[in-house]
Amino acid sequence: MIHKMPSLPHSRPGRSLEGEVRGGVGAPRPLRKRKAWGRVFLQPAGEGAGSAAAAPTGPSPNGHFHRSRQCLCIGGTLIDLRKPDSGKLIVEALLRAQEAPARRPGTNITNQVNSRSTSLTKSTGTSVSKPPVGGNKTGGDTGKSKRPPWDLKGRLQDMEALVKNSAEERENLLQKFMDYDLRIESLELEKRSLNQNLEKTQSVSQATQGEVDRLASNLRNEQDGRSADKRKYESTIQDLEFNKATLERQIKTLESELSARQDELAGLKSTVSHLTSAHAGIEAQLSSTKIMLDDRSKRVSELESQVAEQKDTIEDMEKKLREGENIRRKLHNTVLELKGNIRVFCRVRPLLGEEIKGNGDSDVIHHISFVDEKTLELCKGGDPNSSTMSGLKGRGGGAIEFSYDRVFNPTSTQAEVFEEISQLAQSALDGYNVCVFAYGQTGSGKTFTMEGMHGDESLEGMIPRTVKHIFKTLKDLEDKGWTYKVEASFLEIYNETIRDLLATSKEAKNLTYDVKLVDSKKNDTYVTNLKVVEVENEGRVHHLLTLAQQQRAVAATNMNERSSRSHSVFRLKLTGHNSKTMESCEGNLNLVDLAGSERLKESGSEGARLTETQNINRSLSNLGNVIMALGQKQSHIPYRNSKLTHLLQNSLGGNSKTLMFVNVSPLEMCFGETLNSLRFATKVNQCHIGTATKQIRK
Ligand SMILES: Nc1ncnc2c1ncn2[C@@H]1O[C@H](COP(=O)(O)OP(=O)(O)OP(=O)(O)O)[C@@H](O)[C@H]1O
Repeated sequence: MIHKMPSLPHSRPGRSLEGEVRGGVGAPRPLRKRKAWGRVFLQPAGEGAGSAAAAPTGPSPNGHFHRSRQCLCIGGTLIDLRKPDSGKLIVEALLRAQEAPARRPGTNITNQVNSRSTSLTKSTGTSVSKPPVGGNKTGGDTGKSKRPPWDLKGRLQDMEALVKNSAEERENLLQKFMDYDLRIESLELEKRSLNQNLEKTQSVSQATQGEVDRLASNLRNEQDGRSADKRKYESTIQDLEFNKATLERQIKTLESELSARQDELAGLKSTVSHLTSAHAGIEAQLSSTKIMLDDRSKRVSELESQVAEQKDTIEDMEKKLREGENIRRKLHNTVLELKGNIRVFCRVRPLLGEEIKGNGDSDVIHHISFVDEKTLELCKGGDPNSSTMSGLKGRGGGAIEFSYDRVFNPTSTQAEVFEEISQLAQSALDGYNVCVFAYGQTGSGKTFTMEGMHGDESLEGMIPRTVKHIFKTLKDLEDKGWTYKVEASFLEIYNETIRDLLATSKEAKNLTYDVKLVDSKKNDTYVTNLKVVEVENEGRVHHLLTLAQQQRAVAATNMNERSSRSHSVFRLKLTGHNSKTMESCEGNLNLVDLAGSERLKESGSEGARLTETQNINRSLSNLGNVIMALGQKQSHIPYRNSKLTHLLQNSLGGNSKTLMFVNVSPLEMCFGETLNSLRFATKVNQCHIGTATKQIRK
């Protein structure tokens, strides 16, 4: 904020006496007013009052008039105007004063006085050529010739006229000085007021200056702040510009995106229009579908009622099916009963490799003839008419005829054999105890029949096929409400000692296995410490069979390079429950591969092998004894005479279904053993060991 300084009043032109006086003296000094004897002297400030009192006679360079207007001071000479020679004195004083400016630069006043004095001097006739201002017309020399020196009177008159003019002029001057005086006074007053104003103004100025300084410092601070702000704003502006550039780029991107979106929108709009038309079509379709749906709903309700009816029918059918199943089981059992609870299948294996070569490169078996599905003939030397076998029934007396439930020739496949025994697997699922065992001399094909060849499905034996059949049947039985628990165990009896084929040697260490009766009133047996594994699928069973096969004791004999010298018993315990009928059943399926049945003489065994053979023969003959005792309905059945019969106690009796395979070697050299085996099988086949009963669990 800028304070305007109070301006000093301008002096009016022609009235600036101070300026005029100062201009005369050179140095700017304030004038001051002094009063002496009632007169006013104008003299420079700083000169003493005493000198001022003596001013009328002093060497003052300025002209002064006494207030009484009786004296005139010109160039420091005081002239008494009342004197008669005052005129002359004035002229002289004026002439002197005229020279004064040369010595001392005169003021305007002096100049004026001088000019007046000059004019007075000139008018007095010394060198004045012009008449005095306001001069007496009568006494003036205007147009008059110069008076001669002798014309004193005339000259006096002129002088008097001059004096008179001078007096008038003096009056005028006095008047002027008075005016100047007044003006000086007023100027003094004005000066004082101006000084006061100046002081005030100076104080105001100082205050203002302080304020200005403060404002200046504020301004500087403000400017600093502003410059900091400016820098900040500049960086902000730079940031904003950068942002602006970024945004512009984004805007461009968005614009391109927008145009793409617009294109897309246009596409979508056309799609929408297509869809709208499609929607209209669909709506039309929908309405027709609704109509159709109503029809269908009616149809559905009709069908639902039909379904309900059919449900009842199905329930009836299921009931009938269950009844039918029961009837089937009964009939199946009846059929098996009619077939005999102990049945015998005879199987003759084919000649193999070297055997064919030894047979004159022929696979024809000369000493065995297959009469029909149930009969075969055995004749020594291949001549059925020879009668070396006295006492035996045969064609022409030389051939011996053996009839069994089924005879399989060397071309019979494993599948054909299994087809005949699959019903027994079904019986085990129905809750019967089933025992299938293979009897025959070493190398006659017992193991092949029971286990078959691993890795070739077509050569799989009865055990894997039975397992497969059982698990397949279990699935079918699930629909009829049956669920089964299948538990497997596998053991061998070697030299009348039981060995667990599913337990590792580490697991079986220090364990003893013995056959025990579950219940003294029943024939159910179990083996102490035997590992019983629950199996969920046939894969698991196959794994167990492989394990058992690895563990099975195999020893070489003269008769078979891979002869098995132990009985193996694979047992599946099948426990079933029907959630619909709440029936339960429990069956055992025993698949037994017996040790070779060769006679001691034939086997050529000695030492340990001899003991093995003796044990085998003892247990096999005991098996025959048990079967005979059962067939003869003896009160005592010698089950306990061997581990094998003791173990199979519940599967070799009236409560069970038994199938014996008699495996026959095709080699003629084995004729005697073949005959023995066939005779043993015939004995077994002639036994009627009673009616099998279903084991129903409560
Ligand atoms: N039906 C058959 N078809 C093809 N080969 C067979 C048949 N039966 C047995 N064999 C073969 O004959 C040989 C002897 O059979 P296998 O080992 O089954 O006799 P085994 O009676 O079990 O003897 P062991 O009492 O010593 O165990 C085997 O090589 C076997 O593969």
